[in-house]
Amino acid sequence: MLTATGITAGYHPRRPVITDIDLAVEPGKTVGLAGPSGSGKSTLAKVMSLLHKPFSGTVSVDGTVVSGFRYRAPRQHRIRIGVLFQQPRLSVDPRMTLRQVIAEPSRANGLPDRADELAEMVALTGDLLGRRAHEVSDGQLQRACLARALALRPAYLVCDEMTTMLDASTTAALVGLIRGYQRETGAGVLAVSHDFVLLERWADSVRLIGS
Ligand SMILES: Nc1ncnc2c1ncn2[C@@H]1O[C@H](COP(=O)(O)OP(=O)(O)OP(=O)(O)O)[C@@H](O)[C@H]1O
Repeated sequence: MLTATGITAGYHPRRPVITDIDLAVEPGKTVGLAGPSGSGKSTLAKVMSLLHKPFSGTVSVDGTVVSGFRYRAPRQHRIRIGVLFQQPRLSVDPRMTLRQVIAEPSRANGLPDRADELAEMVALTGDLLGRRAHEVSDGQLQRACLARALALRPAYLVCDEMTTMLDASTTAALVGLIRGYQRETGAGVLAVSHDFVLLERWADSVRLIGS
């Protein structure tokens, strides 16, 4: 289970954007996180991805409270959580080919290259793998980012508004791919979106914050 307990977080200690929030993501389940713009959904998602340090509260991964955030997050916890962001172009070096994007986590962790297998999993065909990020569509790049997020077989996947830039059919395809990964591995998913209709269809339960 990926658990947030009593999380108060934000960007200025005197003005937290979320206060005393509890949230748990069970293995195999999808929890939707909804709320108006500015309510702190992304902030909570970043805390639960260990990318942002809360002012107070704890995050636990499979029963162990994590001891640090960002570069202080222990590797064994960090690699259990895959993250997919809203704007793939901001999270990818445009000079990299999609193959390099997908291979990066394995390379950085000294593991065998699974780029072909991962590309197949997200339905990116051969010729696209050789193209650079600036030569593919947002949807194709987001598929590569999904493959990158799944490269180390995370037990949890945090998707922060991952479909905002995409059309309905690409959104449905990505959700289908994530469901397939969940069926195969029993991963838990935290899906952040301001699109309540999408979350009702996608998630097993939806948590509303800030309204
Ligand atoms: N890096 C940052 N530095 C300072 N303030 C920030 C930062 N990131 C977000 N904020 C502020 O924190 C508040 C919550 O932002 P957050 O992105 O978590 O909300 P959200 O619910 O995800 O919003 P949206 O649906 O618009 O993405 C907002 O007022 C935002 O302006």
